[in-house]
Amino acid sequence: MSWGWRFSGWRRGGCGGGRKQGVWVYDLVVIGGGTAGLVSAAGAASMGARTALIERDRLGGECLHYGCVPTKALIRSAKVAHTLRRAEEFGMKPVEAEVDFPAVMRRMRRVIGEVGRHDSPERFRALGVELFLEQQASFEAPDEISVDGRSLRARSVILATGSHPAVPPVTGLREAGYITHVEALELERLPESLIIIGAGPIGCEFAQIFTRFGCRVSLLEVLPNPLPREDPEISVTLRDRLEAEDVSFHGGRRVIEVRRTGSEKAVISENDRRERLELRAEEILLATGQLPAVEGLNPENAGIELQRTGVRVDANLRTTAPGVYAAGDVTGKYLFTHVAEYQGRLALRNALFPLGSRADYRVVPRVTFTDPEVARVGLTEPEARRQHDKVKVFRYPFADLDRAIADGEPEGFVKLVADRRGRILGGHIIGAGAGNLIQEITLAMHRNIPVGQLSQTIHAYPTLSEGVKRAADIYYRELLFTGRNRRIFETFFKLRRLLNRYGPGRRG
Ligand SMILES: Cc1cc2nc3c(=O)[nH]c(=O)nc-3n(C[C@H](O)[C@H](O)[C@H](O)COP(=O)(O)OP(=O)(O)OC[C@H]3O[C@@H](n4cnc5c(N)ncnc54)[C@H](O)[C@@H]3O)c2cc1C
Ligand SMILES: NC(=O)c1ccc[n+]([C@@H]2O[C@H](COP(=O)([O-])OP(=O)(O)OC[C@H]3O[C@@H](n4cnc5c(N)ncnc54)[C@H](O)[C@@H]3O)[C@@H](O)[C@H]2O)c1
Repeated sequence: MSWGWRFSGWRRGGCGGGRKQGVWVYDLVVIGGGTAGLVSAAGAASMGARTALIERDRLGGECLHYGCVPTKALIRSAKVAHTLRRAEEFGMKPVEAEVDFPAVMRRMRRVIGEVGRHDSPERFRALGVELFLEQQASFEAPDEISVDGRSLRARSVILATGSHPAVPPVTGLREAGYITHVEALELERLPESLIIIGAGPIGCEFAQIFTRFGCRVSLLEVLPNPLPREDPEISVTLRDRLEAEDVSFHGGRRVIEVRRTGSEKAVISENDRRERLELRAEEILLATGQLPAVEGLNPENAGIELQRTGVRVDANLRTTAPGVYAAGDVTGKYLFTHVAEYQGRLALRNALFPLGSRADYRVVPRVTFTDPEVARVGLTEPEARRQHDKVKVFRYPFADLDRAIADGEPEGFVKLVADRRGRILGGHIIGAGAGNLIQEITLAMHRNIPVGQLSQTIHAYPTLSEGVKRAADIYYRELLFTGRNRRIFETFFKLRRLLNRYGPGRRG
């Protein structure tokens, strides 16, 4: 059977009776081979801890197989199609961009294969991790995990089982049928029309991908604008852009019923005034959030408490069960790969060593890979105004940025939110390359670098990164060229002119 089984010669309890073949002792057992689980298992094994990793599917988890990687590959193909259609703008003869959907999906699978080399079983075995692949784990006790008829005893356990799509309780939805991002990434034929329910990151990214491939897309959201967790100005700008690309966006609409009508599916929604709208399409894509993946785990056997959005953890990522930690989407905190990685490292440190470290989520960047990209770190303007006095906001439009103009990408803006002393409270960018640009603001916030220092830093010309500097420059312009400082400067220059005219150093 498993490689790890043959090599783990440190059986403790001998061959037990019944279903179990023995009890095996580890320093750490990790459940789930996605980002959080792989990071913690690799770290533990590299330090010499006896480590087992149980994964019911394939290593790599959602990000590699059904999330970040395949969607970013599709986004790239969609962007190529979009750029080809703009050929004339850049001085080319018009091009007919016909999408070969099966070829696009083949490229996507190739990309998964290439990226997946980092997550190969061989690599983890070479590090010394004992793998239990295609095996479902479940708790018998906080320190005892059952897998494939065996009991693994562990000093510590890290639960990293991820999340799965939430299905809202809508009349007729199950009967009519729907797809989630998982099935969308397995489609062999492009649907002619699609209704996407939920305009969070999944809904928005897929809406643009499918529209650019030539599918007629309607996007329904219960809140007024797409990406409702972003700064409101950003959400409105994205809505306008999606609509300009022929995504039919319907905000402020709750889905109340779904039914089949011949070969199509009908989605009926209501707004606040209870006005109904019926939309029809070939397929429905559900993108209404994710819930923790805990099915079959028997968390109650270990005393692990669950909340609706995730496994309950404290600031040290300890669950309510002794010795059991949780990391990644299953905690329901911030459902991003980079947070899963951060939590995986932290859970590992706290699981193996004394003096636990606390998670710090004050500076967590997030990027939605629409075109233009949407990036955020820290507080939105309304959040900052609720929590601080005299909040200042500095904006710089891409339309005034030389590089964005040259690239033909003049849409969007950089927005910095700071307190009255210039401490950065939040950064928001919608525009080309926003995902890379946000990192400068992230570092500034992480290291408490005030907005004025971003302005004083030399940025290469002509780059999009100047957008961040230009927004920060406005801080100095306001500081130096308005109010009391402006009056002090005026007085200084007046005095100097007087001195020049009458004083000893008079010229001319
Ligand atoms: C369409 C989409 C696009 C996304 N794009 C981005 C993006 O661009 N950037 C970003 O930062 N984030 C993105 N995300 C979010 C990101 O994918 C997740 O936050 C990340 O994958 C979470 O990692 P994880 O390790 O917590 O969980 P997962 O990657 O889900 O791993 C959990 C693993 O546990 C296994 N498992 C579950 N239960 C058991 C069990 N009982 N026994 C054994 N194994 C079990 C599962 O099979 C799975 O492999 C996207 C998500 C989606 C859906
Ligand atoms: N680029 C990225 O980093 C990226 C990309 C995709 C997904 N993700 C992660 O995956 C997670 C899941 O993404 P998501 O977009 O499904 O979740 P989400 O929770 O961010 O968005 C779901 C949206 O659906 C809406 N909604 C919920 N029920 C509805 C209903 N009945 N009718 C209409 N609208 C409804 C919500 O108001 C919300 O805006 C996110 O938390 C995100 O962190 C990240």
